[in-house]
Amino acid sequence: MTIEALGLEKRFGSFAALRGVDLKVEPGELLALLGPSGSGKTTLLRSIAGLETVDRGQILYEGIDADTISLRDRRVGFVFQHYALFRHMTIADNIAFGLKVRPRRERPPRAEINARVEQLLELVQLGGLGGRFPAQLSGGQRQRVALARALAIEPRVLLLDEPFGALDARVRKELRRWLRRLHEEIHVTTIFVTHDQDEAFELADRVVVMNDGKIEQIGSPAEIYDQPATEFVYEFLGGANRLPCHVEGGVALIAGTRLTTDLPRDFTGDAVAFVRPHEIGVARPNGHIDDVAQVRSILPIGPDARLDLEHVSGHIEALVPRESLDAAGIGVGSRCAVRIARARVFPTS
Ligand SMILES: Nc1ncnc2c1ncn2[C@@H]1O[C@H](COP(=O)(O)OP(=O)(O)OP(=O)(O)O)[C@@H](O)[C@H]1O
Repeated sequence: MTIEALGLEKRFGSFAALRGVDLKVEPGELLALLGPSGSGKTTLLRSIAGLETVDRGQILYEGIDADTISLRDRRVGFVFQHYALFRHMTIADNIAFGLKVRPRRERPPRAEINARVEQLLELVQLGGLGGRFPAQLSGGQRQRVALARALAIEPRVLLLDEPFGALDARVRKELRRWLRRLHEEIHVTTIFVTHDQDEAFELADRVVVMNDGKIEQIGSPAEIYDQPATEFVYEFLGGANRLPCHVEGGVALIAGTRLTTDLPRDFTGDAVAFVRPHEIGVARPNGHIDDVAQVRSILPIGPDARLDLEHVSGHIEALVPRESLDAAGIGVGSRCAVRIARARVFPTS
């Protein structure tokens, strides 16, 4: 199902939680909403589910105004961080719940419900455990039950709010891969909230990066990583050097390297350059002073080495092949020339 959000705005008192959000989710897509705490991810998800009313804007399900569709007819499957299973019910009854509470004329016959529950237990790899109670399962298993329960109603859209947030790192990782495989099997349009970029990048077809109630960038994981659209996205992804620089006619001088930027050719002014450690090389100094840095420390990481460099423009972290250090005779305390291969430059506002 296609879902569209058009110009969504939502305030809680004087606080603006959504400040003009436009988004189109394609049928069968797995979309991650990624952003720091408080950026509006949950509010957006809840608004799409119809659990929150927006102050302005519109949500369309398959082109139809969602306000005109009852909550039940929206057929939204929702999974929260805390599994919220019914503790006094067996796993099978938990999964069947959404079907059993349907009005009599819409309720499938008992045998059909049982068959569907068995099918779902197999799907979430918990075959044979239907008779257990939630307390007899691990956290990861309970979250899979929550997902099976959400899938029981044959949702048109699945909304997941940090579904693995309460689990330890190893289980999270396993469930992430499992969810990706499950999605490939059932292909239901899915929106997934997370503040963990590894989770978003590994799972999603497209990632929506949110900040302060707005969307900063929408793209495939590779697009977001390779071409962060804003300073915020770069900072949020982490790991990049942030170097002040000066741009003259669209060309930046970054730690002694001249690089053509994406800025307009007539742009001149101060800017900030984001450079990832592996986009930096080092060489023997060759008489220039602009590019010279001192090596503070060297940390071997497999065939590479992480260098801490002290340059006049600031502290720089580089990741270079160890053999290039040996070849240039560079060690701790020595001086070297910094070479910037690639950078993304934003004007200082
Ligand atoms: N019912 C509410 N009443 C008042 N403020 C709220 C309410 N719900 C959310 N907010 C505020 O709106 C902002 C956005 O919240 P939201 O839960 O959407 O963020 P989030 O990106 O999902 O964050 P987190 O990762 O911490 O869940 C937050 O500052 C939050 O305090």
